[in-house]
This record gives sequence, C-alpha cells and structure tokens, in this order.
Amino acid sequence: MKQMIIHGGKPLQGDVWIGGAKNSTVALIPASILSRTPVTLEGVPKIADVDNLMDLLSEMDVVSDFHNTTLRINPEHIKMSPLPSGKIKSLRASYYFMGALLGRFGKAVVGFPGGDDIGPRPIDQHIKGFEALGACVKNENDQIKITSPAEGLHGATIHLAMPSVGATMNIIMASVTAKGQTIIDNAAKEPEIIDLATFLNNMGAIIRGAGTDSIRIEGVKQLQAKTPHTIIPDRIEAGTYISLAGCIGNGICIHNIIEEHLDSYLAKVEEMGVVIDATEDSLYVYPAGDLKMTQIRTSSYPGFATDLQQPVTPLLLSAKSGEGVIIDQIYPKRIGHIEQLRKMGADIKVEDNIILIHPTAKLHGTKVSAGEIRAGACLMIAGLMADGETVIDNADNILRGYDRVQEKLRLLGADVKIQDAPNE
Ligand SMILES: CC(=O)N[C@H]1[C@@H](OP(=O)(O)OP(=O)(O)OC[C@H]2O[C@@H](n3ccc(=O)[nH]c3=O)[C@H](O)[C@@H]2O)O[C@H](CO)[C@@H](O)[C@@H]1O
Ligand SMILES: C=C(OP(=O)(O)O)C(=O)O
Repeated sequence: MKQMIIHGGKPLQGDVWIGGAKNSTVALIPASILSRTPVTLEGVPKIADVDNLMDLLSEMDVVSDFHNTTLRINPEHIKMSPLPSGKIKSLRASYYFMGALLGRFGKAVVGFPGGDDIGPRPIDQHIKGFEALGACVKNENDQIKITSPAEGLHGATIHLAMPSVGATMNIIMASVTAKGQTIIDNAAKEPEIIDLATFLNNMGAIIRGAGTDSIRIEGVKQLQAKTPHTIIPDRIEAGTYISLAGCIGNGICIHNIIEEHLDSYLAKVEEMGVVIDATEDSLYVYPAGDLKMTQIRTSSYPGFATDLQQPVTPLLLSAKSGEGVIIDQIYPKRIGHIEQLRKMGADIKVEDNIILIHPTAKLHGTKVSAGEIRAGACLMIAGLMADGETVIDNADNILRGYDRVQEKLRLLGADVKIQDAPNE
C-alpha cells in the first residue's frame, strides 16, 4: 500500500500538462484486441489501471509495450482465454473485456469487475445489451460467461434504461462485428464514447452518432488498426487541477485540455468566482480570490460529472459565506470523503445523501484515507491547503487514475511525497 505525504499551505504556481483520459484509455486497451493488426495508442497516461490492463492482455498472449506516453499492443497472436479473477478485480474497466472478447471470439468468461467503492454499480444494462445481440449470459461463481449462438451475434435495437458509459462502450465493442445493424438508444454521450468510436472507425468499424443519444453500428467482418490513435485529454484530471488552482493557486496554467468537455464544470467554478482565461488548448487560472458558495447536482454528460464532485469540494470549503450543497444523482453514496474531511477540520456533513458544506477558514493536516480515486483527489487538494502534515493512506487509489501526480504537483511547488506505507 502507498501513502501520500503532504506538507500543505504553500501557494502553488506554474504549469501543468494534462494526460490522456483514464476513462478512454481503459476502454481503448481492451478494444485493441478487436484489431487483427498491431495497435499504437499515443498520449497514454501513466496510471495503475494501464499497468493492470497490460497484465490482463499478457494473460491472452497479447504483447504490449509502454514507453513515455506510447502504448503498443500486438494482438496478432491472441489466444482466447478466460479472465476469471486476479487483476480483473483491480479495476472497473476490466468489464470491457466482455464486449471486446465477444466481438473478437464470440465468447467471453470474465470475473465480476472491481473498481471504486462508490455505492452499487450493477451491470444489468451491459448484460441486457449482450442478450439483445443474441448472446447467452450466465453469472456463475462471480464470473460472467457469455456465448454467442453458432451463427454469431446479430444486430439489435437496445434502449438503455439510463445512459450508462460502460454499457454503451461494451455494446459498441460487442456489436462492431455482429451481423447487421445495432442501434443503442439513450446511449451515454461522454467524450470518451466518441474517442472509442473514432478509434474503432479508424480500424474499419462503422459507428455513427457517437456523442448523441442514438448510436448506430453496422457490423463489419473484422477490424485492422492502420494509424496511431491519440487519446483525448482527461477532463476529470483537468477539473481536479482547476479546483486546486482555484483554492491555493498563485496563477496556474493548465495545458492540453479540450475546453468544451469542461463546459458545465467551468460554468460552475466561474460562477463561484474562479477567474479563468482560456486559449486554444490551455486554461490560465488566476490566483485564488474570494469565492461564492454554490449548489451542485451531478448528472450524465454534458452535466456536472460525478467524478468531479469530490475534487470540487475543497473549492466550496474555501467560500467566504453561505451553505453549499452537493447532490450526486449518479452515485448518491459517493460520500466516503466526508468523514475524512471532517478529520481535517472541515465543516461538512451528509444528510439523506445530500452533502452540506460550510466555509472552513483553515484545514489542519492529519492522517486520512483515500477510499477511492476521487475521494483521494479531494483529500490531496485539502492536504495542499491544510496547515501541517497530511498523510493519505490508500494512495494507490489516487495512482489508479492520476498521471504522474507527484511529479506534476512538485512542478507547481508542492511539498508532496508518495511512498510505501510502513507496516503497522
Ligand atoms: C471506467 C469508467 O469509464 N468509469 C466511469 C463510468 O463508470 P460506469 O460506466 O461504471 O458508470 P455508468 O455510466 O455505467 O453508471 C451510471 C449510472 O447507471 C447505473 N447503472 C449502470 C450500468 C448498469 O448496467 N446499470 C445501472 O444501474 C450506475 O449504478 C450509475 O448510477 O461512468 C461513471 C459515471 O459517469 C464514472 O463515475 C466512472 O468514472
Ligand atoms: C469511478 C471512477 O473510476 P472507475 O469507474 O474506474 O472505478 C472514476 O474515475 O472516478
């Protein structure tokens, strides 16, 4: 286990470069096995989820090589293997091997995925989609076994009960090689879905409408990667640094962003009083000033992302007056960070899954634990704001999705160290 040790209270300034999107990367790596030729991904973030997916690829004899920000994946000698347990549990996105193996081999055996502890995370919509394509899905001993009929999968119209990112991506991967047309209605519209569709279309898939709520897929025989694919910037990492800059920044320029992907987030933080200048692919956040309290309700893209409700919380704590409210409609139980923030002196509580926040003039460093990735990001910002030393246990959760975080924070002037936790 890792821990992050922060000596807070230092104003941060300078430049930070955002990495490739975790939630694209973790779909594109499994999707790579749909290609009959080697795949090159550029702009890949250095995060633990990538290491774990590479280990899963090697279980199928798929060789991968990650150097700087380029990941090469060679699926030419792939062998169809069950992925029942082990690394599967280390991340959520391992469930994309269900759709990818189904699209490539017409069958899959994949253990029930792990991922962040943010409340119930059912996968009924993924299964409904696979079944609509003609697959038989069984849930046995914590493993999902999926088999296509002898004649292969066929296209279908699938109406998702909610715009699930995972179900949309999984159904796309399973249906790109199915016979005929598949339509996904009430599809998720996140930018990462468009990234997946672009990647697959460049390999010969026919996917139209990604980024809208109706996606149409015409099945093709097989896919072949021909050109490298550059992953979109991570809008959640960018939002995390914007929040940090708004709380304790002394002028921070955030590079490699797509501003449009952050529209609802930027509207909210600007309404709070964070002053931002945008240029083509970077944002300059002016030194932290007086902030107004606000109310936030998360929703699917293009709404305010659930993955940013925790990273934005320190900004609300920094407001001068009033009561702030955060309601996470996607994951109402995503509240594990609250108790940890209270240990640091934050005036924050939860009532009926509604987070209530009051201005907190000073946080103090103490020992806290990152129950999941974005709780970790929230505590990291709180630790940078706090007086004294903050020790964040379970910092592995931060490393799951924050690219080169120690290096980036140090470049901004932070006193931060990630180390192995001592045995207790
Ligand atoms: C790897 C990845 O991309 N993870 C993201 C993805 O997770 P993930 O794809 O798992 O999240 P979904 O979009 O599927 O979930 C959205 C909502 O739908 C519900 N649901 C989902 C599927 C299903 O079959 N049944 C069901 O009830 C979930 O419980 C949740 O309330 O989107 C989430 C919501 O933006 C983000 O927090 C995660 O960072
Ligand atoms: C919930 C998240 O990740 P995952 O779906 O990979 O657990 C996240 O990135 O905030």
